[in-house]
Amino acid sequence: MTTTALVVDDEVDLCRLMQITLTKMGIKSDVAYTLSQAKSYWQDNDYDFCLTDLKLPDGSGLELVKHISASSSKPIAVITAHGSMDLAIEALKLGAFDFVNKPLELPRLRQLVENALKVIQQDLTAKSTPQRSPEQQMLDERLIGDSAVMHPLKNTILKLARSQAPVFLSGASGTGKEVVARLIHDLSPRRDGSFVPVNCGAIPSELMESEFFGHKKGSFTGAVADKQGLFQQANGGTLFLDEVADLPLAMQVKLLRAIQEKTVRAIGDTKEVPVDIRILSATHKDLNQLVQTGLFRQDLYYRINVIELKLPTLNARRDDIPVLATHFLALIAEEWQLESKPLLTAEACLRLQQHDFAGNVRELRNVLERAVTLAETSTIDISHLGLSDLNVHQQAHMPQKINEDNASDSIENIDKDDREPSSIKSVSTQQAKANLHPYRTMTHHYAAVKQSSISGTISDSSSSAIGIEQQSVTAMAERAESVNKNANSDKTDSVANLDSSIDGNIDILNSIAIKSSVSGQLPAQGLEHYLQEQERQLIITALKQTGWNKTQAAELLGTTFRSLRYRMTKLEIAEDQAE
Ligand SMILES: Nc1ncnc2c1ncn2[C@@H]1O[C@H](COP(=O)(O)OP(=O)(O)OP(=O)(O)O)[C@@H](O)[C@H]1O
Repeated sequence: MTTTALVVDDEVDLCRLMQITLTKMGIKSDVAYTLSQAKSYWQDNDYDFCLTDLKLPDGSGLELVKHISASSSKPIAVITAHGSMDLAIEALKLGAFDFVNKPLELPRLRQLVENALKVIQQDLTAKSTPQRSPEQQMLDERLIGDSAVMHPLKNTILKLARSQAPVFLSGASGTGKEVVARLIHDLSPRRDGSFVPVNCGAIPSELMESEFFGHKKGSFTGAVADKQGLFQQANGGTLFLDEVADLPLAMQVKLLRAIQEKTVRAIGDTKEVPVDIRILSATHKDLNQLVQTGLFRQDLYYRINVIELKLPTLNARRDDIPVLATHFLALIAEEWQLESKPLLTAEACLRLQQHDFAGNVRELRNVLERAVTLAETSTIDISHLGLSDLNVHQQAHMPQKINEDNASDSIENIDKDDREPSSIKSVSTQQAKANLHPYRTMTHHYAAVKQSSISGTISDSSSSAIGIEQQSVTAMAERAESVNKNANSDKTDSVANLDSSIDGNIDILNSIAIKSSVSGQLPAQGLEHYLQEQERQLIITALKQTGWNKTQAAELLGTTFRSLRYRMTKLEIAEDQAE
């Protein structure tokens, strides 16, 4: 079946050029020169998509965007005069799926049309699929939740995936902003390109420009080879600017320019390179407030926040907790290679629904990981959750009814004895530690490994794997031990001791770096390489300490999960390095 398009512009030559381009791509097209003509052609014909100028003799192309988006889901793209970014943004907000600037650049036009063709193809597949479309299936499998707030959210995600508009994902930490960003990419016409997530808060400011835009060999000390930046890595795909609020102001200017011009210039390069990327961004901070206080540029905010998608907290969708819990328990069973899937008792499920999840879905997963670790069998009861007693206020907000499917699911395979206690008990740390069971087969127990001394681990992971001079390692171990001793005399909590010993080690590493430079012993491969090796070593140490649990390791290192994951990728620390 031939694809058909409506081209709307009052410039005859431009229409001709567009028609030739479309014909070469196998698309039949009609031309309308005015807004009223366009409306009437669209009414009388079944076009697959529309390409319209914004400035028409009898009105604005924005009106056509509104008209078409109100009655159909067919893609409509707009042509804007160079520099009229405000109108392009307005069109995207009204439902245009993309825009192209005048003077028309044919490669860009072809790219836009190709994206439109992918959206059309996706719609055809959806129509020919009797039940749920593949897109809907992917969404339901990866974004768990069926509560009232999730339905409109999922519909919006499906719509946004078709568009090329920049989307800003807001919402508290752990609500699933990255999950949604990945979905928008994987459901979009860009899905064959790369999804490149970048934690803006995790990149040292002096390396930011090189990370984003790349560098040429020799452009600065340490630039030993040409390096491609994140923008180029995301070319043809999606760049996800996570924790975008943490971008330093100087970098915000450079980023804005790259986003607007759709070109980047690597450090040390003389030429600009065009890039075709879609920008998604997220932060748990109040970006609007940061704009008010001058910490975030208004123009960049306006550019990345064309469409805002706010993710609900887990407390706002407690009905989803049973299904999320079932999902995570299945994941844990698979990842930890458990013999049988852990199941929640009905009481435990209810207790989870009453908990105040400040950390949202991520916290739920953590609670379940801990519970599976503590459980003696595959049955997870309230006592394994380690949640504190409910106060009167929380009890008053108990859900009336939990999802019955999940409740019955959760109580299968449970002995009578297991169901008996319905009173809510809190698990003290001591009790939790004593309650260890080898149910969790593939990983070390967190509470147990946390107590081991960091200095020993540093010694055994260092010289062979990391290649640090033995002298430094020994010095580090000795200093770490003394830091530990000092810390032990002040504090009794083992976690606090470990945290401080890690801080201590970071200090030690810094002081070693400073010392060696003061005494003239500079690292052979340069400071950057040296510091990266130290960073790598500390991360591996923390990961070992926690049985390669990234969330716990991030906690130990006093950083965020996201930042740790970013650093692991950057330093090429693979999961399979776990022994
Ligand atoms: N609806 C969901 N369905 C399945 N898993 C989810 C959902 N929401 C969040 N998760 C899981 O919760 C964890 C946190 O999600 P994610 O990293 O996307 O949150 P975030 O909002 O980006 O957090 P932060 O602001 O801290 O970066 C991940 O393990 C993710 O897979």
